Amino acid sequence: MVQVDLVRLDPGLPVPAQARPGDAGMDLAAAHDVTLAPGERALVGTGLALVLPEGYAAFVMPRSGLAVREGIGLLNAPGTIDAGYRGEVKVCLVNHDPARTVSLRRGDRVAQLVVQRVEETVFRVLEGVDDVEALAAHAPSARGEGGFGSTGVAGGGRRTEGDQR
Ligand SMILES: O=c1ccn([C@H]2C[C@H](O)[C@@H](COP(=O)(O)OP(=O)(O)OP(=O)(O)O)O2)c(=O)[nH]1
Ligand SMILES: [Mg+2]
Repeated sequence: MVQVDLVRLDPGLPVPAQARPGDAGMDLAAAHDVTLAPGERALVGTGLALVLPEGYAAFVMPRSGLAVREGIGLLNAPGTIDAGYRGEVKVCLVNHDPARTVSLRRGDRVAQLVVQRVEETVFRVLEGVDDVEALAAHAPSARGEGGFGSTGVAGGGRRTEGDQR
């Protein structure tokens, strides 16, 4: 359990809360009405500012119901809230529906916030390792350089020898 200090910039909006015990996401409400034509995006406030502890970040995630029912997502999903950010948490909503204009009201739950521990990372340049073949030899792995569909793109996974599909 981690405690996150929070300022309600707009006391008319609820403090984010889990919809059900154990949920990872805390729903975020829109601070104002917004109407999005097909393909349109808008930056919408949530009325919240946070003090995340060092070593944590928060991620603004889409809500699946809004995506399935209305075609509304987040353009930069997941949005990253840095521990040191003291501004208002905002969401960049986008209407992916090809035909329908969508109207959202102040107070609608438009996204969800997931707080996570993140490792502070330092990069160390590998001297004498100049290309990906050399890297694969330096740090062998089952995947190697395979990516971007190397295991197949459909049909439930990688084909093995003798597989007749
Ligand atoms: O969905 C989002 C994404 C970001 N932010 C805020 C918090 C975050 O700490 C800051 C910067 O976000 P990011 O690093 O994604 O944006 P950038 O384009 O790299 O801006 P910057 O140069 O300020 O880092 O903006 C939000 O409120 N909502
Ligand atoms: Mg940044």
